[in-house]
Amino acid sequence: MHKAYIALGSNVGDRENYLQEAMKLLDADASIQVIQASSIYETEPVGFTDQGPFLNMVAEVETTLSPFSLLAATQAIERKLGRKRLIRFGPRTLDLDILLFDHENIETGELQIPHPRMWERAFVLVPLAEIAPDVYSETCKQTVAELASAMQAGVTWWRDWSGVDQYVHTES
Ligand SMILES: Nc1ncnc2c1ncn2[C@@H]1O[C@H](COP(=O)(O)OP(=O)(O)OP(=O)(O)O)[C@@H](O)[C@H]1O
Ligand SMILES: Nc1nc2c(c(=O)[nH]1)N=C(CO)CN2
Repeated sequence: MHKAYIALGSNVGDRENYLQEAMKLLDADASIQVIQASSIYETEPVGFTDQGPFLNMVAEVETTLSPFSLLAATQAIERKLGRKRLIRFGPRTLDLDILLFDHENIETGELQIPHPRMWERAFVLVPLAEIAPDVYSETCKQTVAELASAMQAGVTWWRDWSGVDQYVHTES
């Protein structure tokens, strides 16, 4: 069994519903189990700034899939939920990024893990710090909690993830 962290983002349409539906579809995949999810945060757009605010969250999953098969699964969910993206870093109904996969380092055109931009993104690190504060960045030589505490600007707690009881598998 592998452990992965997936970042979810949406800034078009019913943003919360896209996150909820994506979480449902992730958990509905027989090879993926949602273990934990962060709260949802409202975040100022980074990169291409002339677009609406995002909702972002991070989920921890367990999976029997390989990293590339997990990417195929997350891309299928993006397609199913009607993702359309015309501008790089621009508006999207749903974006799913694989942040970490066990302790793997992958550097291909199709897939890079750890996600190459995650350590500089408050919209990733703040939610990730809620569920994985002790994860250590070999790139930054700091934990996620340390990185996130220095990087709160533009990220506002929005609400708990309301699917928490339905989709998160607990030990009991
Ligand atoms: N860790 C990863 N998770 C998801 N996609 C990845 C990852 N590494 C590489 N990719 C590749 O990135 C490609 C483009 O991703 P996408 O369109 O989501 O970029 P973006 O959301 O505009 O930018 P960003 O990757 O900075 O969030 C995907 O087709 C995928 O093959
Ligand atoms: N706040 C915020 N900004 C972004 C986001 C995102 O999810 N949240 N995703 C991007 C994709 O590259 C670019 N900019």
